[in-house]
Amino acid sequence: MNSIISLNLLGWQPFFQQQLTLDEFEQTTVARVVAHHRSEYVVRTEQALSRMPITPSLPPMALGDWLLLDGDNRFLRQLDRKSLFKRKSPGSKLGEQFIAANVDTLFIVCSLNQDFNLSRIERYLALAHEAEVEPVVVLTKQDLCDDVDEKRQAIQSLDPLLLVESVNALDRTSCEVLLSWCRPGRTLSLLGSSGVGKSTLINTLLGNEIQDTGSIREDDSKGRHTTTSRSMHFMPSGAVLIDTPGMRELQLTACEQGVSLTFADIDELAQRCRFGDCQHTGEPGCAVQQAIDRGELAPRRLANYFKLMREQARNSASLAEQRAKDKEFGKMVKSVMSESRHFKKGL
Ligand SMILES: Nc1nc2c(ncn2[C@@H]2O[C@H](COP(=O)(O)OP(=O)(O)OP(=O)(O)O)[C@@H](O)[C@H]2O)c(=O)[nH]1
Ligand SMILES: [Zn+2]
Repeated sequence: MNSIISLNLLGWQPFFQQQLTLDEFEQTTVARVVAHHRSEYVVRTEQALSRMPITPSLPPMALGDWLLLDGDNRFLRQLDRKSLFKRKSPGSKLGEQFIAANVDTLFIVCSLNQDFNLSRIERYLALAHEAEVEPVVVLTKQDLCDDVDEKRQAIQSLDPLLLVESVNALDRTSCEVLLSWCRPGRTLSLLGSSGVGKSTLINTLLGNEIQDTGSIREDDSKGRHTTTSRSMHFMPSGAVLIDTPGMRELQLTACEQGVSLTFADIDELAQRCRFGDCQHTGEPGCAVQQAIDRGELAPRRLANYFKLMREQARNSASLAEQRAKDKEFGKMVKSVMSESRHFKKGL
């Protein structure tokens, strides 16, 4: 069963519209990837949902990507992305995996009780900055916390421009402070550790009008409906919400820029260190250490900066190694194939 939905409610924005030529505007159909399975994408146009088997001719796409289809619903091209979350492939493989594209706002969910942890929020901020997504820190369980203002203040001290809201995720009225990020045309996602209230918040934001844009329902031979995925939802306020296990478990991968942007204050101080290659670990004339001595920079923050930088460097090194290995392997296959061709010719 397919219902009609406007492109705006699918998350379409001028950023994508302006990538279309006049011909494309008249002759092609715009579609969004609303589910990504092992062997197929599910794409949604204004009119219908359809399956798109993954073939080598398709570029690697992510949930949330926009593409153009021809009159027969065949893939023509993918539009440039506004943002992209990726991660290291799980298991032994060290490649990258795309998680979600074209997210506008990331709700970094953190509860105001046991889970409250500034370093974890910094880690999530680095991910948001790397993906080029606007972060909003959403503090849940305010009803269980006596010092909401102090905790908010502590987060605000990370960055005076950071957007911070506190809610009781179980209470719809209290969650209304989040609605300004949930307007039509916007795409949201959530990140946060287990138990902080992500599912609760999603249920409250979706209200009773839960609709899955990612599910593809079909009548089987007996007239029953089957549903294959639930990763993208329409919110009653008009926004699109992406919620996948991959997003929830996102980790740092090669995100030097994201970490730098998150710790812009430290990067700025580092410009004033006496030595250009200062490691901020006790060198003379270190502006970073001086800021710590003056009480202007928390030692915890510097320690977390070092930790996240090391972690992302380790991950990006292994990605680079993997790419080099892939290249080597490609060369080896080529040379084996050409040897075998020579061999056949010689016979
Ligand atoms: N009092 C109160 N309880 C909350 C709030 N938000 C969530 N909870 C409760 O906290 C528990 C965990 O919430 P979930 O929504 O399941 O947490 P989650 O982040 O989705 O957890 P995972 O699914 O493990 O990632 C549930 O019992 C919720 O009812 C809140 O703002 N106030
Ligand atoms: Zn220094």
